[in-house]
Amino acid sequence: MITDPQELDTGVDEVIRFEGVVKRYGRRQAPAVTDLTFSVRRGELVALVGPSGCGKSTILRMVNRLVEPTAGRVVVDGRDTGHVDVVTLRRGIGYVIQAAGLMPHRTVRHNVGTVPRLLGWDRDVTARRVDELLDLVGLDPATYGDRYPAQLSGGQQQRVGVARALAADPPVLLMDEPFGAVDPVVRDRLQTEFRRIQTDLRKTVLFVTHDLDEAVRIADRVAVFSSGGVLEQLADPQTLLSAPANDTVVAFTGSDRGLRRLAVTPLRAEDLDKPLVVAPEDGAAYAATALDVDRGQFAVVVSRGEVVGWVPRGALREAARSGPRDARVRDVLRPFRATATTRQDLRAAFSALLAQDAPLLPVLDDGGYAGALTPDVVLRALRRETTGP
Ligand SMILES: Nc1ncnc2c1ncn2[C@@H]1O[C@H](COP(=O)(O)OP(=O)(O)OP(=O)(O)O)[C@@H](O)[C@H]1O
Repeated sequence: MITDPQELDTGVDEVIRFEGVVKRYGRRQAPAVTDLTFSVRRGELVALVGPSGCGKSTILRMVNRLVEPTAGRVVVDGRDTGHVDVVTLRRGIGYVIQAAGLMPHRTVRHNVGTVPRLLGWDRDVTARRVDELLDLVGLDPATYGDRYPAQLSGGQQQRVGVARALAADPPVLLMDEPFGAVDPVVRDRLQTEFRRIQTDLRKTVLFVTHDLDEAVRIADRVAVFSSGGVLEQLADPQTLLSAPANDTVVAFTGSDRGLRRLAVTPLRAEDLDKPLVVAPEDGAAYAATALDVDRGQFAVVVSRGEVVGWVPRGALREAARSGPRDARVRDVLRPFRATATTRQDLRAAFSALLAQDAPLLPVLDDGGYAGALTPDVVLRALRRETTGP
């Protein structure tokens, strides 16, 4: 076994590199992976997607040598993995699988501390690290630390699986459908939590999923494969959804990829509508005239810097015509039930708009009113992302 592998000249930014990798499980079988070349940069999360059986897990497992390539090589941190001692290699690579793979007769704490113990860490250091990780994945160590896997929900088991993979602080994480076995609500929560963790830790991650929405939500880049492990496109989520490379990717991303793009398009202050702003104490007649001049259909009502609601032009006109002489904006004011912020993606903001009974939604930027979200804004933002800045 070669323990002093030759260093390969890779860019510092490439942590995992596949070079002309082929995998055949049997001589007669068609290749599971065909001449694959691509790399994952430091701190990057690349999601592998594609139809069932297209070779995603095989590709992942060649990184930690659970599967050996038939030809080509996989380079991790500048070293040809074929020349690295398997135990040493796996120490630097966390591995999370769908069923969480926990030891059933060991407590949560024991499961999470497995790798640090194998590495000979001090008991106290390991104990502290384990509790810190349980906190990180949102499990209270006092409540869950001494439970057995069977005493946890599926989502909680998967969190323990993630904590265990992170325990020895490996620079590389391999995740094979890590959130696959839970219901959509828990899955959504796990994705959000994992994204938060990844923003802080910046691990180099290869992430297998059959769920394209999950991929575009959490990945920096998405690799789409077709049968035989053929790489069809490797691109950031925006590009993948707005400029699919070929018909295979078009078919895989689906006719509703325009809708999927909502989730990966940020809401920006410059895209927002700026309807007329009035105050609650303004006269209804004045506001109606101002809206006529502005050619707007509605005005946003702001009081002392805070958005308090909106008024449609028709209601102002009506109040000015048939209401009391001193009718004010506040007499026809309609409150908003929700607000959005510029940190949200278009999908979250648009769904808040759809959930309330108003044609616009106020958007806040660092706490202050930044403008209004309307269906037009959504279209504008999507077009901007397609045509570039
Ligand atoms: N140990 C094995 N022996 C023989 N063939 C295998 C083995 N493991 C996988 N295969 C075959 O290799 C191909 C790729 O399998 P792989 O599990 O990598 O695909 P996948 O994209 O991860 O699939 P899924 O999304 O269904 O999990 C499949 O045709 C599969 O049947």
